[in-house]
Parts: sequence; structure tokens; C-alpha cells
Amino acid sequence: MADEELLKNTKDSVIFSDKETVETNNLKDQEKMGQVSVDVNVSGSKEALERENYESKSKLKLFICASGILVCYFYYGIIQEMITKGKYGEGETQEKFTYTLALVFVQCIINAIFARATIAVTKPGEDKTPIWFYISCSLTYLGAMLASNHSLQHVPYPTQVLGKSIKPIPVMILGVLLARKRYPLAKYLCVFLIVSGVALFMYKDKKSTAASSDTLFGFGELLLIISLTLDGLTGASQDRMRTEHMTKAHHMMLNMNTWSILWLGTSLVLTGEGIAFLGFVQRHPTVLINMVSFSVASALGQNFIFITVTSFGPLTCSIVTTTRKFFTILGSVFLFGNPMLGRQWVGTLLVFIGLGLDSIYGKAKKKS
Ligand SMILES: Nc1ncnc2c1ncn2[C@@H]1O[C@H](COP(=O)(O)OP(=O)(O)O)[C@@H](O)[C@H]1O
Repeated sequence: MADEELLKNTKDSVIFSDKETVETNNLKDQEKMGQVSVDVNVSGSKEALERENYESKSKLKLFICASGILVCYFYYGIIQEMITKGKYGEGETQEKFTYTLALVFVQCIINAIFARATIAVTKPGEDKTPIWFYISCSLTYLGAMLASNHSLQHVPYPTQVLGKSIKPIPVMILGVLLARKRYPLAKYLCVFLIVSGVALFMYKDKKSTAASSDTLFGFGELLLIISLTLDGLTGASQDRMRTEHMTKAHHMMLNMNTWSILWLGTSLVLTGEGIAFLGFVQRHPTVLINMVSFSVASALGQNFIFITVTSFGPLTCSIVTTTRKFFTILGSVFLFGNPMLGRQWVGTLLVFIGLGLDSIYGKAKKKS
């Protein structure tokens, strides 16, 4: 039901933004022709009221999506850790979970089922997005996920989180270059403030990351750069789907995951990981319970991600997912009463200033 409401709001916001542009243009035309009369006060205040109403609705929707992303991915992170770091078996026969492709495969299946069920219930209408958008977007989306997962075999976890914290930057740059997005100067400044704040907060000195490699730039870092570039390309495709084809959230979610199932299924067969994974499941069937609960968290989280992408754009989505990691760690610091370093206070301040300024000045310019 809540989802239905969100979807209805998505439609409303799309409809409203068109209406808003038309109304504003009409007013501008009248102004140019000197036809603005006493009436304007009345219709102007009605328009202002409508706009205020729309803006508060849209803020509430963003707040619900951001909270949904935070809660679902917090749980997702815990279960992911349980699956990948868990001990399977005893003594000599003990083994590790190394089936990343299979894990993402199960995740994509549940995501696709969830999206399909939501479409059946909410009936968002026909999808006119050309298929090649989904093909390329699923490849970059999968590539980004696999590259960042794989980087963990070469760099410690804090380095990976730190590296991925600059995700809004490639999403913004490639959005401008490939999807012809235009942002006010203030938006660039806000993104820079948020990203610097998160990076400053997450940064760990060499001393505290014992597992870090000696080289300043190795294969792990290269994988992180590849993952960030692919994130940027995914964002640019999503920006285009959103503005050129008005793609709906669950259509995008269903198609991107369905294509990913196809790529992953092929890889599982070709690499032999599929057979190895089935053997693992036979030996340790309880892993399936965690995998299903992990995938349900992923489907719910992605539901909010795709609503954010289609309603507010991939850049806003990447700001939400980046600050989510920051808020999760900030929450745990306060919860466990850990002391914060001076650098982390500065980082926190920068994030809040960036988010505050962004909510006031960071609106994207409307295309004429
Ligand atoms: N723009 C997007 N389109 C589709 N899925 C996304 C998008 N952004 C994030 N996701 C999904 O959310 C998951 C978590 O993203 P995020 O919190 O940004 O972490 P990271 O990208 O560092 O793994 C991704 O692995 C992906 O499945």
C-alpha cells in the first residue's frame, strides 16, 4: 500500500513538474507581453500554494526513500557480513563462502520478482524505454557491483568504503557529459562539500589499517576506479531513461535485474561457479535462509533506490546512498560512545553544511 502511494506520488511529481513548467512559461510570456494584470496576485498565490504543496510532498517522499534505503541497507550489510564471513562446517571440513556471482544472482532474482509483483499490483502503464538502455545499464550496474566486491580481495574494507564515498562525483560528471544534465554552480559546491566531508570522516590512517597494502596504487584501487566509472555510466543511462522515456521505477528495476540474471546465469555456467555453489548449498543448506533474507532486504532497498532514481535522479540517489554509509557509522559511533577525532568532527560539519545548502540551492536547472 505504501508503495502504491509512493508510486502515485511519483506520477504526481512527474505530472506536476510538466504542469509547473507550462504554468511558469505562460506567466513569463504574459509578462513579456505586458499582460500581467491584477489577476496575477490571485493565480500567483494559488500557484505558489500548489508549488509549496508539491515541494513539501516531494520532500516527504525523499525522506521516506532515504529512510527506507538506510534501514534496508543497514540490515543488508549485517546479513552480507554473516554470509561472507560466516564459518561453514567444523575442523578440517570447514570452508568459506566465496560465491559472489551466485549471491548477486539470487539477489537479482528476488529483486526481479519483487518488481514484477509491484507492477502487477500498481499497473504503472506501458514501458516505452528502448531495450538497449536496459542492456547497457544492467552491464554497467553489474560491473560496478562486481568490481567493488572484487576490490575487497586486494584492499581493506575501509579503503573500499572510502573510495566509493566519492561516487556522486563520477555520477555528476558523466551525467553532465553523457546525459547533458545541467546543474547550478551551487550544486557542484554542495556535492564537493558532502563528498569531502564523508571522505574526511571515513579516512583511516595507515596505522589503523594493518591489512593495507604497501603500494599507494595497486590492483584494488584500479578496480575501485573501474567501479566508480561504471557507477557514473549507470547514472548517465538512468538519467536519460528518466528524462527521455519517463521510465517508471519498477519497470527499470525489473528490466535491469532481468538482464543481470541473464548475464550472471551465463557466467555461473561458464565459470563453473554455479555447480560449485549448488554443492556448497547441499553441504550447508542453512546458508539459503540468510541468502533469502539478504535478498529480501536488497529488493526492498532497491525499491526505494529506483523510486529515488526515477523521481529525483541518480545524482540525488548517489548522495543518499553515500550519506547513508556516513550516518550508519556516525550512529554507531554515538551508540557505542566511541570518541570522534577532530578530523571526523570537521567531516561531519562539512556533510551537514553540504546537505543543508543542497536542500536550499541545489535544485537542477529545468531543461527549456
Ligand atoms: N543508481 C542505481 N541503480 C541501481 N541500483 C543501485 C543504484 N545505486 C545503488 N544501487 C544498488 O544499491 C547497492 C548499494 O549501493 P551503495 O550503497 O551506493 O553502495 P556501493 O555502490 O558502494 O556498493 C548497489 O550494490 C546496487 O545494487
